[in-house]
Amino acid sequence: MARPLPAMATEALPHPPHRLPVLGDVLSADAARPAQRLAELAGFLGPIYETKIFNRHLTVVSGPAAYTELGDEKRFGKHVGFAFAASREFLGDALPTAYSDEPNWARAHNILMPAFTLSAMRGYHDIMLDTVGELITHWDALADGDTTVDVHTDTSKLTLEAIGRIGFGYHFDSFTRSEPDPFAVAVARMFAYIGRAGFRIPVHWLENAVHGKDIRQNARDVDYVRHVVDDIIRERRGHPEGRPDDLLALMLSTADPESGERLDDENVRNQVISFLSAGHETTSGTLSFALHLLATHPEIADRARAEISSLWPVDAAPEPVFGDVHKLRYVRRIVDETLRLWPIAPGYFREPKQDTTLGGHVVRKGQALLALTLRVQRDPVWGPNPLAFDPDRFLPDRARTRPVGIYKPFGTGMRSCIGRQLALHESTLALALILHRYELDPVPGYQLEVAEEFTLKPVGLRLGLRRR
Ligand code: HEM
Repeated sequence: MARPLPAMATEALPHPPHRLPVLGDVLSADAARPAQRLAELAGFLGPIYETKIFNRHLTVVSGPAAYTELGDEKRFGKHVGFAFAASREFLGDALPTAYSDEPNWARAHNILMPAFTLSAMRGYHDIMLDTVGELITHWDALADGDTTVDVHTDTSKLTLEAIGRIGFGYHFDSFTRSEPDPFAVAVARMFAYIGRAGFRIPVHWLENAVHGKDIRQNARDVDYVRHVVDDIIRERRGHPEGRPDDLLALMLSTADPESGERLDDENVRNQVISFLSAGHETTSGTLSFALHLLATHPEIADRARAEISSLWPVDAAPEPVFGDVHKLRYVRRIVDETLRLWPIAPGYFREPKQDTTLGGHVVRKGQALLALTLRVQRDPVWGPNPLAFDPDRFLPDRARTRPVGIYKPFGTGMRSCIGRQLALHESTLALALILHRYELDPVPGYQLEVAEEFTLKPVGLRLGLRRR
């Protein structure tokens, strides 16, 4: 269960105009693009402001100094609220939704950390190559004609395949099935439901009356997803010999080196489901935004191709080895810069461990604070033209001139993203192989529109592809 709502600050902070009794700031909110709206509001409400919807208060931190302060792990920690608290109903104390003091958080973190180090990526490299190969086979059939490809649908298939295989040896066969795997459909719908959790009505009967259909569909999805994953776990337990080397095998066979405790089957199931979400839409969003930015900045795409050709000649089929990915320095800067402009997780929640101050304002123990990455990573502190796509911002010499602590697309501290290396390896490899194979043609007149369902994603993004 989620813990009760935290105490509120006593000090008045700026808040959006037109606040209503009971409903709060609904007139200023945007349920379809909540983080983008909060970032716009920061433009005139300043670096720290407060917003509330019904009885849920949120302090929004969008100035670089206060955002950096939130990274102080002695005074602030992760806040499990809003969609994270709502997700506990389905995910319990899995890594993303656990309270930091729950025993299963440290247990799972200690067991899983070795599977997410930079060197552990060596073990997943071939799976990633296979899945990118499947995407390219699919795109080859659509290239060089009048057809365009549906970028985000296909990058989502790619990353779902990768995390399904790396996580628990499951093939969704996304690129070969005519209809999507019902498990993939249920997982996607379930996480879209969780993404809307921040806007649930806190009065039970009213929420049921308004969103009843959605709630019942979600209950069916949760049952189905759990059932599939439980079957996979049972099957593995029944046949421990010949186990593949994936995250599920690690969770079933390893004890926490610190406590000696193991994860129980319910927790393992919840971890598997949360990896499917955390490891899928995040990386696919990164790839989709990167492809949009590259298609609209052909000079940057060409510079990346020059780097890629030095490893894999244009006229031969590439055979990328693990070590190649670290040589793709410019492609990696493209990934970093994409995550700066479009941090797929547009913010993360923090809370004071004790009453303290933040940017000179009093904040109370447990109070919900949103570190608004989307706004901070576009602040003038990034230098001239902070909205321009300029991968060379991440050249070491230029990075050294900026304050530390203002670039956190993977969150902060001990609750930051465990899958960071996996996401970076997969994104760099996939982008390099795509740029090696195709010229990218934007659809004339396309204007980027960004939707939010927990994470950011481009709407209606299509590209024409020409084989090189
Ligand atoms: C570009 C891709 C990704 C981005 C931008 C991203 C971003 C984040 C952020 C901001 C957090 C912190 C959330 C918080 O503080 O509440 C987080 C946590 C987490 N991420 Fe990622 N993530 C990405 C990819 C992945 C992948 C590929 C996986 C797994 C395979 C993954 C698994 C997790 C998990 C399990 C947590 C919770 C860690 C904990 O609390 O101990 N993420 N991620």
